[in-house]
Amino acid sequence: MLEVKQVSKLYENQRGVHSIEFSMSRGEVVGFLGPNGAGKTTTMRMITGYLNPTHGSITIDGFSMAENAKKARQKIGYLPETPPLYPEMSVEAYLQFIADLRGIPVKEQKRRIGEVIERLGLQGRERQVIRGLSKGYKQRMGLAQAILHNPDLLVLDEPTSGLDPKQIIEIRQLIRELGENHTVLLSTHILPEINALCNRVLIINQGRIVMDGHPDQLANTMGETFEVSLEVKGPREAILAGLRGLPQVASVTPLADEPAAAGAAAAAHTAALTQQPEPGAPEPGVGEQHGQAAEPAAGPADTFTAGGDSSPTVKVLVSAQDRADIREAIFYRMAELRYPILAMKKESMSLEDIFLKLTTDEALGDVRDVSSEEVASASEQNASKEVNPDA
Ligand SMILES: Nc1ncnc2c1ncn2[C@@H]1O[C@H](COP(=O)(O)OP(=O)(O)OP(=O)(O)O)[C@@H](O)[C@H]1O
Repeated sequence: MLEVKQVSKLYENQRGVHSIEFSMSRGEVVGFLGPNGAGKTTTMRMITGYLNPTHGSITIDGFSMAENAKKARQKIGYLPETPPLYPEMSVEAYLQFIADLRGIPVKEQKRRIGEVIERLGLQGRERQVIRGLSKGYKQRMGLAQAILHNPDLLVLDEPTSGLDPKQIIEIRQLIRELGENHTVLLSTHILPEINALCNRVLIINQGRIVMDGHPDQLANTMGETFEVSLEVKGPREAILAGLRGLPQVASVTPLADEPAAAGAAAAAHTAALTQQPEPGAPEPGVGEQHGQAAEPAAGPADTFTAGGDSSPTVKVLVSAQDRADIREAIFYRMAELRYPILAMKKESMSLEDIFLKLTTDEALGDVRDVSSEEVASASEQNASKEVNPDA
């Protein structure tokens, strides 16, 4: 659907974006994420034909933006950060104007405008002047002009910026619905927006794409270890020893202190665990009826009854070697020892963590400096940089 190949934009003395390359398939909803000044708007303006790249090529559904701009632009709906509205026009008159501008055949215009008004919840406001609309409704108008000609690809630049929480929810819902039959590229600063709407995320920093993938995959790829947080009912030291004894466990770190009373029982139980069972003594858990509380084999371990209400709970963070998934092994070991697991959660890097890791200056160094040759080349190219796509 969209091919961005080796695209750079040099402004007079600095890079807007540098050799970015990515493609989007039909039906994808891609979040475009980056800190201020990273190059999101520059990229979106080039994709939509409002700005010429200094180098590289952009193709929309097989049509080159450089060579066949009219056809390429027909495939795109663009919502810039500030929607291009005429405040003195009514909702209907403005959409009529956009329909003419987009070359929608006259006999189809009424039907299409009606469909879009309904889709964006603008019914009853057809004759209202745009100036009098709330910010959320103005944003709906921005989306309406972007989808009126039924484009395949929607490019939305920070579509929820400046909206109140209720309006954000409404606009997100609209984008979610539009994503069902459009390909969408959406820039945002708001990380939860990516999780809420997107099946892929592109992270841009200092003009370069630094990450591309599914939000969950990113968390797995970026995480240096596989970690599980656990809450287990039972004696602290015994649980720690049980976990540490598992193959592939690199470390076990207690997360919170247990009540002091647990200490004695834990110490006693640890001692029991490290003792060999008496010859002929039953294996822990063997021969017990399902559902019964465990009866530890003998000796000091009697001081603890697993699953009893008086048992302490232990919270730990378990890290695995080689990012191995150790959840099943933990489950079976705790079951074997008859310490109930009250909670187990795989800890992964949040999108916030990934974003910070990828966009701090230390992560990348400054790549905005431009050589004098590049500046000369940029000045030449920039002579024709701003494009009026409607001309
Ligand atoms: N017309 C311009 N002339 C010179 N430099 C520009 C121009 N437009 C953008 N830049 C520079 O290009 C870089 C990328 O800007 P861009 O607006 O694309 O970033 P952004 O990711 O959209 O930022 P924000 O999230 O703040 O909107 C910035 O360093 C910016 O200062």
